[in-house]
Amino acid sequence: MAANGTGLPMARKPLAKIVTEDKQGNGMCHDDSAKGIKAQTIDELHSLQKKRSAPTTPLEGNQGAFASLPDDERRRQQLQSISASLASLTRGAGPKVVRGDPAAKSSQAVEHVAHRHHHHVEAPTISVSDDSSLKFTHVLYNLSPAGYCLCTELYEQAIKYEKGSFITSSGALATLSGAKTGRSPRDKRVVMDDTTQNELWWGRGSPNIEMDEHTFLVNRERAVDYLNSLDKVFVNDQFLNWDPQNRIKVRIVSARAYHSLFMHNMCIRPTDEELENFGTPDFTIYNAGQFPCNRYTHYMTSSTSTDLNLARKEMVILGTQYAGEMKKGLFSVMHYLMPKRQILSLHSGCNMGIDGDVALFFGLSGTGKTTLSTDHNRYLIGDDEHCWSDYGVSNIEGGCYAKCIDLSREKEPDIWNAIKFGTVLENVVFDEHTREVEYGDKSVTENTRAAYPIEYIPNAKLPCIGPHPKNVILLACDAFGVLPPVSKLNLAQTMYHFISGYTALVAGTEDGIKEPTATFSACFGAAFIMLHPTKYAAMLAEKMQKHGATGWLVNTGWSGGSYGSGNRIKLAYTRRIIDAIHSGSLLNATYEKTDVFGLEIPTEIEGVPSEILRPENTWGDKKAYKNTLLKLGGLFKNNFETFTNYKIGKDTMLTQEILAAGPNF
Ligand SMILES: Nc1ncnc2c1ncn2[C@@H]1O[C@H](COP(=O)(O)OP(=O)(O)O)[C@@H](O)[C@H]1O
Ligand SMILES: C=C(OP(=O)(O)O)C(=O)O
Ligand SMILES: [Ca+2]
Ligand SMILES: [Mn+2]
Repeated sequence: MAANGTGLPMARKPLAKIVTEDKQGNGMCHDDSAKGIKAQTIDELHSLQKKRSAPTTPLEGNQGAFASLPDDERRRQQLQSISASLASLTRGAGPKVVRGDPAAKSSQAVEHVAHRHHHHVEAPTISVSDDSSLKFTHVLYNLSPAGYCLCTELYEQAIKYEKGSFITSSGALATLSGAKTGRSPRDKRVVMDDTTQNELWWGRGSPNIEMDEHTFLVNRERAVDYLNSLDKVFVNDQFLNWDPQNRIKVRIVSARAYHSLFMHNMCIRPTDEELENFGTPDFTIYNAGQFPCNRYTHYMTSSTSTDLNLARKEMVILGTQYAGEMKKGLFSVMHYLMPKRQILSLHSGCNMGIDGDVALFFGLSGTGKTTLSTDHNRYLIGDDEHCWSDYGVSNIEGGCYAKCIDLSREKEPDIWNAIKFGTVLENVVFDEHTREVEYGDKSVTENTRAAYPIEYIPNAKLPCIGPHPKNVILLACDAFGVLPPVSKLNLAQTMYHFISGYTALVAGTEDGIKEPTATFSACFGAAFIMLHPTKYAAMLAEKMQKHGATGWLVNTGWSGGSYGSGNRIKLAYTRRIIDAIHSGSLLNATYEKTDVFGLEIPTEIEGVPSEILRPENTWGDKKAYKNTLLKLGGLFKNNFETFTNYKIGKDTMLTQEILAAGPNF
């Protein structure tokens, strides 16, 4: 404290002004402070810390380029469109929508400006009978422009408001998805109306469990009311499908920064200009996942419901925060929309060699689509969802969603390195102090995941499109250990295995050794297909035939015995097998045929021990091998019975051939 030198209480007379001369270099009282801050209060000071930027505070009246009327009008329309999305259908009008975080002082300033200039969107002044229409809903809309990292603001939102959000040592955002750590296919509902009743696949084996329009609206209202009860929601306006002719505009309304960042990473990110001109979305998701559905509602069998309404172009999510529901919900929509345009939607990964040879990787969850399409020697087109049109392939998404249980830097370096700032890391366990992720830890779930923009993979092919596929690789993780590591398929076999969609997983690993369970999922994605499987199969057959693609069956599962006695085939070997497919060398190898499944297996592959190519060789107990093989063959036969009455494609020839292409014994 500066003394006044009088010894009297300082209040008595004004303090003498102390003059400090800044005599440089004389060692005396050098004042190097800056001029002095403009803030009057701590809050104001803090408000200065964060530089206001145009996109999050777009409503200011008269500054620079943003003042021009067309832009202004566009923004007003954007807010109007968001308000319309959030409208209760029964009460007619949408909420008053304001951009920005209600907790941030700057956004209150925006709100004031909005008031003065009537830039917020207000519900038409009908008589107000509910509290939610009296309040503002703050919208965090594609938070920052696409040019720079939106992640920062979403990180902050997550860390501030969402318990369980942390930054890991590599910079990823660790989150928890709550009670649900995987999809809930039994809780999927699809509105059955006059159109969908005839168009969609219903009944046994189908993933589409019916619901009526009224019940959908009940759930929609529940979700919308929940979202409107919050003081802020997140809105992502993004695209699906890199094929510009068949691009779909999607809007995701959600309550969690985690969900918004997830979809930011997973969908195609619009440029600033595309966002400004976004207009009305083609499809909207209402994600009220923190809030359950009402179990007294008709058709509900649990507190979780994911509801698709194709006529309304809407999806409602209640009672699950697993982010994969959003991406896979939209995938279902694509499985409806694309075939109408003669485009085949595929649950597959996709990559391309330097010579332009494209490979598709079909397979159920955990069979290796993401792992094997992410190949350091090839361009990544996408890891999970694609379209095959008359012009070639296109990725539906803008990001990847990798499993990361037991992830290793050595075996999967590209995925490892993609887990950095901006990546959403779901349900992983990390060291409290070092924040190093323990990828081997299954305490939360075995289905730990990383969602990152595709550009995080160094050799991503941008835009994510490519020519017609040369190889169609069907992946199966055969925990029975009887399918060969690789077999070459003829067209009928490819169709047979595509329609079967086999994999075998081992349930409940923590309870000790369990029998593998066979899973058959038509088109390697029955959970997402909307039409009868034979529709997709016929399209695949036609395209493969037309473009001369070769089919392959690759077992990424067990060798030397079933789960418990054998081991999972080394990823390094599977990669050599895939290399040989890509290079074309496997096409010209010497083949021999297997019993029961009648598969053509190569005798040699560079970098792979020859004895593992024939499963029989690797089993100590040959009798057990034969029994297991017959058992699996039987499971295939049983499963395929559902399809024996269906015609595939235009000629019955193919149907007959496909039926004959299964196991024979
Ligand atoms: N031989 C193998 N081939 C492919 N993946 C393997 C193999 N052995 C182990 N894995 C592991 O299996 C998992 C495959 O998962 P992923 O590629 O995410 O599947 P998908 O994308 O089909 O759901 C990864 O964790 C990978 O490390
Ligand atoms: C996200 C999913 O896909 P996959 O496991 O095939 O990557 C899922 O099935 O929930
Ligand atoms: Ca998938
Ligand atoms: Mn995957």
